[in-house]
Amino acid sequence: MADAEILDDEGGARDWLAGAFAPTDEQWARLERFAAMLVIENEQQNLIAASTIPILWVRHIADSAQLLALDAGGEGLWIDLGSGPGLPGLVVAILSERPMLLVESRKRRCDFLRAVVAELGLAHVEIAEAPLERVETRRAGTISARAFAPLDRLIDLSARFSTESTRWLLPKGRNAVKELASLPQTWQNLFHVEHSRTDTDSRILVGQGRIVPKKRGKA
Ligand SMILES: C[S@@+](CC[C@H](N)C(=O)[O-])C[C@H]1O[C@@H](n2cnc3c(N)ncnc32)[C@H](O)[C@@H]1O
Repeated sequence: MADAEILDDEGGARDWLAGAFAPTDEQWARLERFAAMLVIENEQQNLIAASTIPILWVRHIADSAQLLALDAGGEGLWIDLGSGPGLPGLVVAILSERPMLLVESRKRRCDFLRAVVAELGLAHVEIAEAPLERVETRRAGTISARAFAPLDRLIDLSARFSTESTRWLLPKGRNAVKELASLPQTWQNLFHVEHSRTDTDSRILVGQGRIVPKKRGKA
């Protein structure tokens, strides 16, 4: 995706979504409702930076949906780590039928996730209200995580959910390449770097494969 056009306005984001996913009327309505609920709830708890509300479709909706576009042919359970208000997990769940597990440790954020899931009727979404460290191990078809944790910690915490066919979709902003270079070589080898469609300088680490967690309790 090296030459992907950068989405820099709300109309462009919607046009890209239309071209990439051809959402049904129901999916558009769900995206609109989710966006509205996000803005309303942001008055009660800090879910997204206020400065991003005028560019919500670029910064959050398209930014999340681009991960689904990078997962063509993906199947099985999608696990979104540190989902917060459902970014990217709920956007993906609106645009696809993939079973989705949102992992989020904060109760208030989970209350919001449950409210959106109920209102939009997203029966294929589960919410794990717990620290990831306490979530039972399941086989992930895809693992996503946006602004969740430093890369080595993120991978170490989530490795037990991975199999040979697990896809990793990790938006990592401007330090993506540097963070990737700091990983053990065997982990690095599973990944390549894609350009973000929503920020010129941001990158997404895209990988496939099983990662063996680091051993614990040894010096
Ligand atoms: C910076 S926010 C990002 C939220 C969302 N992914 C986004 O991009 O807007 C990180 C989220 O991860 C959650 N979180 C942090 N550590 C966690 C853990 N160990 N297990 C589950 N959730 C965690 C936080 O509660 C928070 O909602």
